Amino acid sequence: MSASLQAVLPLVDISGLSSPDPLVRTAVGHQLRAAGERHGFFYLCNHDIPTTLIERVFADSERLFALPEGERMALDKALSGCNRGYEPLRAQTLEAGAPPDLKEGFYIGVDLPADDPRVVAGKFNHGPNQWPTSLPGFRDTMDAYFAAAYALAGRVMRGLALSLELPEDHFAPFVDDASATLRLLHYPPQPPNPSPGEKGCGAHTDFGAITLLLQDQSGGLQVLDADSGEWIDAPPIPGTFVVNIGDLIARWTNGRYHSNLHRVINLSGRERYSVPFFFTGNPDVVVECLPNCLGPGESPQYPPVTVEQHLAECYRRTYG
Ligand SMILES: O=C(O)CCC(=O)C(=O)O
Ligand SMILES: [Fe+2]
Repeated sequence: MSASLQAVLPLVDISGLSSPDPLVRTAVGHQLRAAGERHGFFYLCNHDIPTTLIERVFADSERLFALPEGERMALDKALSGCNRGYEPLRAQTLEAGAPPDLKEGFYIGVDLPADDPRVVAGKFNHGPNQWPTSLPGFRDTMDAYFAAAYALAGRVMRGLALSLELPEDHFAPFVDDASATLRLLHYPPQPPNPSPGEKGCGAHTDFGAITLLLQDQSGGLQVLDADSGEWIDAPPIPGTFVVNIGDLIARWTNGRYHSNLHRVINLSGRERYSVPFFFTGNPDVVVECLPNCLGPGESPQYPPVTVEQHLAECYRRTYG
C-alpha cells in the first residue's frame, strides 16, 4: 500500500478494546471517531479471526461460483422469500441510473426455521438459509465464519459507543438478536468495452450499521473522498478487514459519521472475490438521532425509523 493511502484510510488495532485499561479502550474509541468523521472507512487489524478460516471462506466461495449454472439457479434467492441464496449477475443496481452491477452473489443470514415466530410473522429477511448440497463443508465454513464475524461486529459496536462518549454497552439492544448478512461476491473482469458507467458494484452506501469486508488480492474497491471529489483506492492489506460505517450509524449520529459512497471496478483482468459481512442489527430497534449528536440549533436530518423499515426500503430501491 502506498504511504499516502495509509495516511488517508486509518488502521485501527481492535485488540485495544479488550484491554482491562479503560484508557486504552477509550483511545481506540478516539481512533474510531476520527475514522467515522472523515471517510467512514478504516482498516481493522488484530481481530482474532483465524487466517485459516478466512482462507476456507474464499476457497468455498470460489467452489460455489464454479458450480454449473443450473445448480446455482436452484439456490436462486428469488425462491427463498427472505433473500437467502444465489443472486445472478446483474441482478442488483446499487447506483441509481447506472447499468446493473457486474457481480454475482450468495446471501447467508441468521438461519431461522420456518416455524420461528418471526418467520411466521413475515418479518423482512427472516427465515432459513439455502445451502448447496454438492459442496461438502461449505455450510460448516460459512456457519463458523458467520459466528466469528458476528462477534467481531459486536466488538466494533462497543468501540463505536465509546467513540461517541456513550457507555460501552449502549448499542446492546441493537446487538442482541441482531440480523446480519454474509455476502459472497464474485466479480468477472471488467469487460474491455463496458457499457457507459458499468461497474462491478455501482457507487453506493451500505444499509446497515457497519460492514466488515474481506477482499482477495485483485483490488478494485474505491472510496469517495468527499472533500476532493476523487475516488481513492482501498486495496487489500493482508490480515485486515476494511470496515465501513453504514447508513444506520449516519442516522444515529446525524451525519457526523459518514456512510460513505464506495464502488468496485475490477480492472485486475481476473476474477475478483470479496466477502462483505453486513451487521444490520436488531430489526425492531428504532434508529433516531442520538441526543449527544445534536449541536445547539441543529435539527435531526433523518426521521426515526426501525431497522426493519429502513432495510426493506433499501432492498426495494436497489432490487426494484
Ligand atoms: O466487493 C467489495 O469490495 C465491496 C462490496 C460492497 O461494497 C457491498 O457489497 O456493499
Ligand atoms: Fe458496499
